Amino acid sequence: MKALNRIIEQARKAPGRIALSEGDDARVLTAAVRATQQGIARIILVGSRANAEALAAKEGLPLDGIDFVDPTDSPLMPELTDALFELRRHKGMTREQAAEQAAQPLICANLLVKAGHADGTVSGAVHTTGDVVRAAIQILGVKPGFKLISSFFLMMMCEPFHSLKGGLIFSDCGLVVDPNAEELSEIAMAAADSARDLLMEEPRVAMLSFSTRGSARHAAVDKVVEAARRVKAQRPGMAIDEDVQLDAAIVAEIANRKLPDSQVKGNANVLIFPNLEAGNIGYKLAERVGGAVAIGPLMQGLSLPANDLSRGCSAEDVFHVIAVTVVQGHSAAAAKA
Ligand SMILES: CC(C)(COP(=O)(O)OP(=O)(O)OC[C@H]1O[C@@H](n2cnc3c(N)ncnc32)[C@H](O)[C@@H]1OP(=O)(O)O)[C@@H](O)C(=O)NCCC(=O)NCCS
Ligand SMILES: CC(=O)OP(=O)(O)O
Repeated sequence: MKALNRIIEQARKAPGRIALSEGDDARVLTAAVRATQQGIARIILVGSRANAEALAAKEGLPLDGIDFVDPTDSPLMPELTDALFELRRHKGMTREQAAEQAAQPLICANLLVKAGHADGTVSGAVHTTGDVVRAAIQILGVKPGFKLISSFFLMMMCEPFHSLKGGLIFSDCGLVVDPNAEELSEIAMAAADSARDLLMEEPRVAMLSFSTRGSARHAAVDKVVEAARRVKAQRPGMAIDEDVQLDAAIVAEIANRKLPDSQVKGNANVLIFPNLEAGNIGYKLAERVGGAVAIGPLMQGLSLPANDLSRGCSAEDVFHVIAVTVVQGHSAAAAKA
C-alpha cells in the first residue's frame, strides 16, 4: 500500500490536531488510541469524557496523550457558541439555539476546526453522511475557487489477485446526488486535485458512462460529455477521457480497441461517476466484492478538512481517514500561507 504508507509517514512527520466527535464508539476510540500511539495525530475527543473513559476501560484502551473537549464543561464553549451564532444568525439562529447546537459533539468538532483549535475533523461512524456533510458545509464552507463540496474515496487495490494495483480516486460516491454538467466538471477538477495531493501523481481522469466516445446516445451521456468539455477548457493539458466505460478506463487493451486516441489509455487514476447511484454502488462493489480498501468518503472543496466515514467502517478505516485528514491539513495550511 505505497500511497497509504506514504500518507501515514507524511502525517507522522507533522501530526495534526484531529477532532473526533464519536469517541463513544469502540472503532473510533480504537483508531484514536492507535493514531496517538503511532504519532500520526494529536487526537481531541469531543463529547462526554465520562462515556469515552468508561468505554476505554471496558475495551482496555489507554487514553494517554489524548485531549478532551467535553461540551458540558469546556472553557471553549462561549467562544464556539459565538462563532456559530455569527455564522448562522443570518439564517435566523438565536444565541440560545447556537449554544444548544455548539454543545452537540459533531457541531462542536467542526467549530473547533473553524476556530483553529483543531486542524481537521472525522465523523460518520455513527452519524449519517447527510448530518456530517451539513455540519461541514454550514460551519467550514467552500474554499476559494469552488462552489460545490463533493466527496471522493481513496481506493487501494493491493491484494495479490488485483490486476490493477495501487491507489485510485473514485468520485463522487458519497455526496452530490444528481450533479448537472457544471457540477460534474467541478467534481472532476476537485478529484484531480485530490489525486495530486494524496496519490502524488498527475491526474488521468476518466469521465465514466455507459458509452465510450458516443457509442450510446442519451441525455445522460450528453451530460458527461459536456462536463468533460468544461474540464478541458479549464484544465488544458490534463489527461481526460470523456464518456468512457469503466473497462476502457482501466484496461489498456480495451481502451486500445474502443478508444484508440484515448488520452488516459486505460490507465486512469481518477474515476468520475456520473451520479451518486453509480458512485456509491460502484465503490461498495469494489470494496465488498473486489477486496479494495475504501478510505472515505473524504470531502473536497471544503475550506478546511472535515471527513466522513461509512457507518460500516472498521477501526482500521477510521485510522486511515485520520491520517488522510492530517495530510489534507498540511495542504490547507500551505494554501493559506
Ligand atoms: C449533502 C446533503 C446532506 C446536503 O443536503 P441538504 O442539507 O438537504 O442541503 P440543501 O439542499 O437544503 O442546502 C442547504 C445549504 O447547503 C448548501 N449545499 C448543499 N449541498 C452543497 C454542496 N454539495 N456544496 C456546497 N453547498 C451545498 C446549499 O447551497 C444550501 O445553502 P444555503 O443554506 O446557504 O442556501 C445532501 O446532498 C445529501 O443528502 N446527499 C446525499 C448524502 C448521502 O446520503 N450519501 C450516501 C451515503 S455516503
Ligand atoms: C459512504 C456511505 O455509503 O456511507 P454509509 O455506508 O454510512 O451510508
